Amino acid sequence: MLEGSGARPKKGLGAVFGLNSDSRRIEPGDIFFALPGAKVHGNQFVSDAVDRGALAVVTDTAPPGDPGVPIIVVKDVRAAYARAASRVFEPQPEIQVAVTGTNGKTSVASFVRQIWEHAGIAGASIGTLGIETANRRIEGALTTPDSRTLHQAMRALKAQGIDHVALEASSHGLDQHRLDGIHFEAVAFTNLSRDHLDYHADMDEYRNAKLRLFTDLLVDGGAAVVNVDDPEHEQFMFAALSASATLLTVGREGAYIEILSIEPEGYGQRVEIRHIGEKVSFHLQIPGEFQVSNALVAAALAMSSGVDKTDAFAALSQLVGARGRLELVGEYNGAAIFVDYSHKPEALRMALSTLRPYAKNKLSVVFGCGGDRDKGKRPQMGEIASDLADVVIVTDDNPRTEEAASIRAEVLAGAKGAREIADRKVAIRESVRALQPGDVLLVAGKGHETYQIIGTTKHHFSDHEEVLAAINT
Ligand SMILES: CC(=O)N[C@H]1[C@@H](OP(=O)(O)OP(=O)(O)OC[C@H]2O[C@@H](n3ccc(=O)[nH]c3=O)[C@H](O)[C@@H]2O)O[C@H](CO)[C@@H](O)[C@@H]1O[C@H](C)C(=O)N[C@@H](C)C(=O)N[C@H](CCC(=O)O)C(=O)O
Ligand SMILES: Nc1ncnc2c1ncn2[C@@H]1O[C@H](COP(=O)(O)OP(=O)(O)OP(=O)(O)O)[C@@H](O)[C@H]1O
Ligand SMILES: N[C@H](CCC[C@H](N)C(=O)O)C(=O)O
Ligand SMILES: [Mg+2]
Repeated sequence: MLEGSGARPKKGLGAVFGLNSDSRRIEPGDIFFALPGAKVHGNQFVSDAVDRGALAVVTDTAPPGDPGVPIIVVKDVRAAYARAASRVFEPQPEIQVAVTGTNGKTSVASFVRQIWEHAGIAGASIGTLGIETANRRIEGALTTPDSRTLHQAMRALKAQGIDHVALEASSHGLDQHRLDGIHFEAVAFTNLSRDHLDYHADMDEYRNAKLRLFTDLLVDGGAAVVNVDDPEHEQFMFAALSASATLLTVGREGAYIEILSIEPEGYGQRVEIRHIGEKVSFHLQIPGEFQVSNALVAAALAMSSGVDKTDAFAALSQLVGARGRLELVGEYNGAAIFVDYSHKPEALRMALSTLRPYAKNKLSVVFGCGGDRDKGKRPQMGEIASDLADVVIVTDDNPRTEEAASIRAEVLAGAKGAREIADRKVAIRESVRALQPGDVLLVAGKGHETYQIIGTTKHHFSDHEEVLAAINT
């Protein structure tokens, strides 16, 4: 019996109903998958799972003792869990595409969904912003949801008539096999730079996790889109070729989509490209050359999923930026204020260099670094901010269980001449009030987030709301 397709059996009746990797969520009739976690091994919770009605346990090492239910030992229990979830929650949307890379995943996934919508296809994007459809967004906890949550959500999308889904594949998600069991129609790579080195041992491991999307998860004969302007593109290209994928290169050096020119037009830009020999020109109403790259990667993914090229390119001039991705939130005293999700060194560099030409006067930045995350990026981001902005204010961004003052000190160690304002609300208000005509202010790091995590408590906090409050009160 499949989960949700009828009444659950009472404990001990023997019919398998569903699955879960969290013993606390086991319901009678489920199979418990005991996963090797970052903190503990799920084997520790076998008796809890059985008490709650688990009919069997799947694990990678037999737990001690006899739990009184069958134990199935497999080599890779995370992969088994993901594959089982993809079957239990059938039917699934017919076409799935995915994007990986350090920066740009959320933007690309959102753009693919928007291109589908313009082409008359009902689609969804799943990632950092949660699950987005044409008229709804449901927030989620992870960029790449755990396999059960993901497949359950995709079955619900299918039930709403959605057969096209664009997913963000994070390095954690790929490393933890959350997407195994999916055979993507098309996959894409945006770029690779420092991130998550608190989780991955080094850049090689981080890259290898991302490469899994190309080597292990693409359907036979699927398409692999590669941004060849990124210095790290080669390994992704080789991975695509070794998987016998149709390789679609995009960028100034792209063969499938070649960027010929990008000219600023207000906060947007005029873009000229060549798509397999044919020139196309369009206006992108979003700032940042990097967004041209994201938009074209998205167009290649959309075309690989069946969108006609004329529809795909026509959609580009209608694209709107994903929330909190270099978003113009307001103006004060003749100065422009942007909110951006740059919480990694290269993203901050990109955001500041993109905004520099718009600053006729000074460029200011307010940012901090997250607690319980990669410490190595803190002085690097400090240095980038000092190098590229005229005014730097270092503040808090989700200190979590770390001492907020020590995080700021580590950022300040790289940020020559920066000012420290611990309270992010005050930092934003003072930065806005100090703006002069022709200035540009970047509030970086939180993007769409609506919280400040202090300790383990989430307090409501939104950069958008604070910027607007500073402008209007
Ligand atoms: C480090 C990490 O990625 N951890 C993820 C991982 O948890 P884990 O399996 O290591 O958990 P664990 O606490 O060691 O527990 C092991 C197992 O015992 C089970 N358990 C535990 C307690 C209990 O009473 N009973 C029980 O059965 C747990 O359910 C788990 O299966 O698997 C869980 C289920 O999929 C995730 O929720 C969890 O994400 C944590 C919360 C997290 O913060 N992850 C972040 C770092 C993350 O994944 N981020 C990426 C990238 C973000 C981006 O760049 O945009 C993302 O995709 O979001
Ligand atoms: N193609 C790109 N190249 C460089 N920087 C980018 C690119 N796309 C986005 N960025 C920067 O990275 C930030 C995050 O963008 P986005 O949310 O689209 O990426 P992401 O890969 O989903 O990130 P995350 O893993 O944090 O969710 C943006 O706010 C912007 O500063
Ligand atoms: N998914 C990322 C988001 C970080 C956003 C930033 N605001 C921070 O808290 O460091 C993470 O959890 O590492
Ligand atoms: Mg994202």
